[in-house]
Order: sequence, then structure tokens, then C-alpha cells
Amino acid sequence: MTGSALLRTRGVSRRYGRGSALVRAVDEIDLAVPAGQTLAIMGPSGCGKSTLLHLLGGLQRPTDGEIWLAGHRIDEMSERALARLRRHHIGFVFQSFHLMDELTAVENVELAALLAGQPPRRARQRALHLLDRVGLADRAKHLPSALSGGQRQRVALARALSNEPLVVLADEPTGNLDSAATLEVLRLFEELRTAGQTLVVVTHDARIAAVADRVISMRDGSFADDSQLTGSGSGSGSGSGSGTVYGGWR
Ligand SMILES: Nc1ncnc2c1ncn2[C@@H]1O[C@H](COP(=O)(O)OP(=O)(O)OP(=O)(O)O)[C@@H](O)[C@H]1O
Repeated sequence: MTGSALLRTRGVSRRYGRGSALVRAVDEIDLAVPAGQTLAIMGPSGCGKSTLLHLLGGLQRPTDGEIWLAGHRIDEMSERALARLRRHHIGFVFQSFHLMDELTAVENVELAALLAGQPPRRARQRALHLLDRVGLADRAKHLPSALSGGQRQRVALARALSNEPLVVLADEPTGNLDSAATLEVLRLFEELRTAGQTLVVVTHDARIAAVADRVISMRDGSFADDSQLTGSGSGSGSGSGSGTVYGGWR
């Protein structure tokens, strides 16, 4: 029914409004993301990239179609089950970081690990380990307000990994960053790709697309080009993935 893909959609649509005001933000999309694949979704403003990412992460519900993650149909789940799925199995990274201002870097990461059910001692150890992995061991006790944009996004990435997610979903992760900070995040994405982390990233940045296994271009709610099918795009095109093992990220 769901095939072997980790993440799959079948005829998924999200429409807003009706009549002459109808917007087909996402229009009958079929997508299969194998475990371990790094997928970049690109396209002009308003073509439906963020909406698709939100559907994949159970942050929004489709108006039609099916969404499957690891063999579970998520579009039919209760709100409670969806919240649990997000806490335990999905890592989110947003353009505006969404860190808690009153918590330190390590507390932000630790909180997500605690919410995913890790015991306090392990959650703290994991948070410190992940901050070290993103090069911020010496900033663990800093509040977000004392960090640069690039450092905040690296904390957000550590937080996204705190629950050992099946998939990381990133929405314009470098949209608010300068060039140097973008390169730092890019390096981390490359490490994640090498470690076999499944990653779907919405981006306008061709440098991120260039390190992805697969690049999909969207237009008006549909896929206009898929490098996995056409061999086009800037990704390396392996697309086969290497499982959900994190290697050095564990
Ligand atoms: N809550 C909403 N109500 C009505 N229309 C919406 C809503 N959210 C999004 N849309 C419309 O859906 C379409 C897709 O929006 P979406 O944010 O997914 O695009 P995007 O490709 O991510 O754009 P950008 O690159 O500018 O972030 C747009 O036409 C947008 O105006």
C-alpha cells in the first residue's frame, strides 16, 4: 500500500477558499521519499513549497489525498496522535528559528528531547552532544539573544535532531542568514546527508539544492521538474538513501 518509501503522498492537495477565490496551493501531488534521501524543493514564491512541507510534517491537513510516514497514514490521525508523531519522529527547522527566548541553547535542545520522552539525564547529555556536533559547545549556556543568526539556526538544527527523527523538515533554513552563516548550515546539512539522515528542505538557495540527492521544482502547486525522474537539477541524484542511521550524529 505505501511501498518502501519512508515518506509518501498520494494525490495530496491543499486548497484554500472557493469559487473565484480558490487557491490550489498543493495540487494532487504524488511523492515518494526513500529513507536517507536529501530532497530539496525549490520554486517561485507562492508555488506551494511551505504548504507541502507543512502537510508532510502533519502541521496542516490536506483537503484531499493521503500522506504516509513510516507506514502510518498521518492525514487521518487525531490531533493528539499527530502531536505525538511530531514530538517523537519529526525534526523541524524554520527560517525564523522558533527558539524559546527565555531558555539557554542547551535547554532549548534538552526540552525537545524531554518532550520526546528521553529521561532527564540522557536528554541533557544528548543536548550537549548535539550542540558539540553543530560547533556550539562553548555557547551552550547562552540565551538565543546572545547568539548570532547562524548560531541560532545551528541550535535549532541540534533541537530538530534531539528526538532522533525519522525525517528532518526544513523551511527556508538559510533565509535569514548571511553568507558565512549559510555556509555553516550547508556544511551541517552535508554531514547529515552523509550520515543518512532523511531530509526535506524547502529553499531558494541553489547552494543547498546543490548538495541534495534530489531536487524538485514546483510551479502552481505541482511538480514541474524532479531530478530523480529526469536526471536534471543540481543534486548528485543518488536518491537511493542509506537508511535512517545517523552515524556520527547519534
Ligand atoms: N492560509 C491561507 N489562506 C489562503 N491562501 C493561502 C494560505 N496559505 C497559503 N496560501 C496560498 O497558497 C499558495 C502557496 O503558499 P506557500 O506559502 O505554500 O508558497 P511558497 O512556495 O512556500 O512561497 P514562499 O516561497 O513565498 O514562502 C500561495 O498562493 C498562498 O497565497
